Amino acid sequence: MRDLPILESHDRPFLRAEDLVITRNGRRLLDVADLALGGTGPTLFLGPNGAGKSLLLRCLHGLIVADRGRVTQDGQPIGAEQRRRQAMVFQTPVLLRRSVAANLDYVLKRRGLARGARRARIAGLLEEGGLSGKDRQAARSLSGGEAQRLAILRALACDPEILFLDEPTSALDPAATQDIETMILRAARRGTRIVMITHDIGQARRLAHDIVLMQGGTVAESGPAHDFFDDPQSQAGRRFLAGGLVL
Ligand SMILES: Nc1ncnc2c1ncn2[C@@H]1O[C@H](COP(=O)(O)OP(=O)(O)OP(=O)(O)O)[C@@H](O)[C@H]1O
Repeated sequence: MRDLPILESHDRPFLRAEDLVITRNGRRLLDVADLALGGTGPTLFLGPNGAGKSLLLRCLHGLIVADRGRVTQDGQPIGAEQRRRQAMVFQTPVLLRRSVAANLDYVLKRRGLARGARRARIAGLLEEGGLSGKDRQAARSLSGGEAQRLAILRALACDPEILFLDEPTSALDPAATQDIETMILRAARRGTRIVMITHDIGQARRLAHDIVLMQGGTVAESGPAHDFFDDPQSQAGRRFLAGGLVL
């Protein structure tokens, strides 16, 4: 994302996790001392299976409350007001058993938009997601790539300040992945903060402004993506980029 402003050290974090701990059955699943996300471009979470990426993302979105510690958005604890300003897209799109347009209409109606405004917004969203002409199709009959595009459109329909994405392209082919990446970059350029998990290092190179590398429930390394890819500071980072096993 070379056309986005570079993260400056004085950028105020929009999200912060402090002293975050989750323990289950005597096992510490998450242990994050202090992680501040403040970049203007996408932040990509990397790390092996079970590293705690999804748990941390869910804590940042307020879906899970940690046993200890706190998460703040713009300095405020994550509550209903903060969650209204966030949206999340999962690996498997969760769509209503309704038409494509009705899936979008549902969230716009909940936001209180009048019928005419909803119709115009839906047309704009469908065009943005390359789904014009599919408005009456049953959402659950869409292809995997189309369904994920609709899930992202539905998340963007609420104009979230932060969009969380948990491996949104892991089940998609390269062409469908490229479509999703284009949508993500467009949203980022419009100012939506993107916080996303991927296992695809190539994707992280294409999208990331900042990287968070997780290992064993902790943050092994975080910072600007170009620093991470050029000269990783942690042993986990060096091994990860060299294609070695990071457990
Ligand atoms: N509710 C739960 N109860 C017990 N253990 C859990 C629970 N949720 C997650 N875990 C464990 O926490 C660890 C971290 O899980 P998490 O899903 O965050 O990993 P991840 O980095 O997202 O992995 P992946 O890349 O495979 O999605 C795993 O060992 C998982 O089994």
